[in-house]
Amino acid sequence: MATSIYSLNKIDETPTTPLAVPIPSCSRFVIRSPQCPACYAPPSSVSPIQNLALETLLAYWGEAREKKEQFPELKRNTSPTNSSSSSGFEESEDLHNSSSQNEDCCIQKFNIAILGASGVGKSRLARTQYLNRLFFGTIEDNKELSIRENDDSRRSDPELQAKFMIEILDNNIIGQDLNEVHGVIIAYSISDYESFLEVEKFFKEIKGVYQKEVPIIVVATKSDLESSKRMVSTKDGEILANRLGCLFMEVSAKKNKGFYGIGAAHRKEYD
Ligand SMILES: Nc1nc2c(ncn2[C@@H]2O[C@H](COP(=O)(O)OP(=O)(O)OP(=O)(O)O)[C@@H](O)[C@H]2O)c(=O)[nH]1
Repeated sequence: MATSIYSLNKIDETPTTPLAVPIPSCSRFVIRSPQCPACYAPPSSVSPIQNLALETLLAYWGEAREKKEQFPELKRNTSPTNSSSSSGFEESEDLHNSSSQNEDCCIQKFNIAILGASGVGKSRLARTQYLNRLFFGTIEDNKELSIRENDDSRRSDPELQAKFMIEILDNNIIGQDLNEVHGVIIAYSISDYESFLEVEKFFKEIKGVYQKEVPIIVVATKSDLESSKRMVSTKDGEILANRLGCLFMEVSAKKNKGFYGIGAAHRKEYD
């Protein structure tokens, strides 16, 4: 399994207790806010640029936080590692700590796991996020986002004014590490039917085995491929995601394109 280095700092971790599902290596990629040590750009105060799964996860997270502010008891009921809120989101102690530690600059820690069969483009997807100024957006990005219309995910814009410190776990890590994850992307390739069949397996591992409640997005990758190579239709992807209660997106990391699909069941938690 390939592991890409697309961040500024890489922390290799050896878990102290065995994972429920043993994974050979466990690498974590970290972008350290508040300043890019390479280009000295400030951290982004907006979500990532459009069309990528991470933006949707951040928007969801923003909505969940908003709910918790309206209902403070949800905050009190949140325990560090294994309780879940009624909104389907879970806050870890890490998140609280990072929030308070970074109160001055409003940086929230947000851990994202990208799961999926080998070769579906997980690393490419994550790397694209980085290269697309996900972590270090500009004022121009902000303007661009604010004029977008008819995009449901933008409803929580004000919540996204908080800055995020993002960690992307790109190693199919399921188990102990999932407790630290605030959002999951399950990816499959439109040109690989086997990878499509594996989506449900990953979903069940997350939901069933670990009883973990996190926002999950099903992402179909490589949408730029010509139609003769497509083995999974957009409709099938949408149907699966809807059945699992997840948002659905079809994206091309190569072309940085995509669209938001349906995800009605998942959204009901907030409406
Ligand atoms: N056409 C096209 N190819 C892609 C896209 N994303 C990834 N690929 C290609 O798919 C192959 C696998 O991409 P990776 O990002 O290494 O896939 P992975 O899921 O991380 O693979 P593992 O590390 O084995 O788990 C590479 O050859 C990529 O160039 C895309 O959006 N479009």
